[in-house]
Amino acid sequence: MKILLIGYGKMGQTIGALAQQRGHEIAGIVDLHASQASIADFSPATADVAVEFTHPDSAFANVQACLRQGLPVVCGSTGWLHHFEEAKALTEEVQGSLFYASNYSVGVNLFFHFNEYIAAKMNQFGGYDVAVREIHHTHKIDQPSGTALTTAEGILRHFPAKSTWRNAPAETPAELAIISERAGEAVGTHIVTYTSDVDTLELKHEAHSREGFALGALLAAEWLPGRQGVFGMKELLDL
Ligand SMILES: NC(=O)C1=CN([C@@H]2O[C@H](COP(=O)(O)OP(=O)(O)OC[C@H]3O[C@@H](n4cnc5c(N)ncnc54)[C@H](OP(=O)(O)O)[C@@H]3O)[C@@H](O)[C@H]2O)C=CC1
Ligand SMILES: O=C(O)C1=N[C@H](C(=O)O)C[C@H](O)C1
Repeated sequence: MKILLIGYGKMGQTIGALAQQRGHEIAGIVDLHASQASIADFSPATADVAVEFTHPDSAFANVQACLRQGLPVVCGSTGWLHHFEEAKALTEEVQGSLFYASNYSVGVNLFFHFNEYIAAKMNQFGGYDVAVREIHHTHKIDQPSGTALTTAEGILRHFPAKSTWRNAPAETPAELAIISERAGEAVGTHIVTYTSDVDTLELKHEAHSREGFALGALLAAEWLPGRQGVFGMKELLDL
């Protein structure tokens, strides 16, 4: 496949290297500094799919540009989901293809699955409070992480004692605390902790490198062309 890389930072470079190992061709690179190319230079004649990992402030415009160029787009940028309904509407309007995941790692998507199961069970048995913690490198721009938000949404869906989240220690029992820590080059750790008077139960995912994110994004890029609509890892992994 011919893959257009949008964003050639930590993720774009990891995805580019893995794509070539998997036999794909890099159709081009669009990046603020690493390239002069623009998304408008590409079309389905020159790229089969675009993979976008840039910045919270630029992701939506890049997704829009890909959809308008007729390019299926796999987006991994976080921190832009306030525009997601608009992105869905545009996908529908142009009969395009959009894949989004706050985290492409297969392990994290299993974590999301178990997180929802545990939340439902904890709600059934009662007696526990719950909090989310995420740890990332100090270059990370958005807070809380996209993965922590997906995790929190999964808990809120199944654990009605929590009705909202707060990116700080909870101020009321109804708030789900998301504690964000920034430390060195930490790739990405997410922990859900349930505490009762008698015990503690934790669900934890710790990424050891960016390879897992890159592999998941490429699995999505290989899967998306030929499918119309908005998709995520639940569809890809059948979770
Ligand atoms: N969904 C997932 O599985 C994962 C998501 N992410 C998310 O992906 C995003 C990128 O992460 P990461 O690669 O670590 O970040 P980096 O900062 O290392 O790379 C981002 C790159 O995008 C470039 N860029 C910024 N704005 C634009 C634009 N408008 N058009 C083209 N390129 C642009 C930056 O250029 P410059 O440096 O010159 O500004 C930089 O080269 C973040 O939102 C992060 O949260 C990260 C890992 C996994
Ligand atoms: O910025 C990162 O690095 C990461 N961002 C994603 C997020 O916000 O959840 C995924 C991963 O944790 C790494």
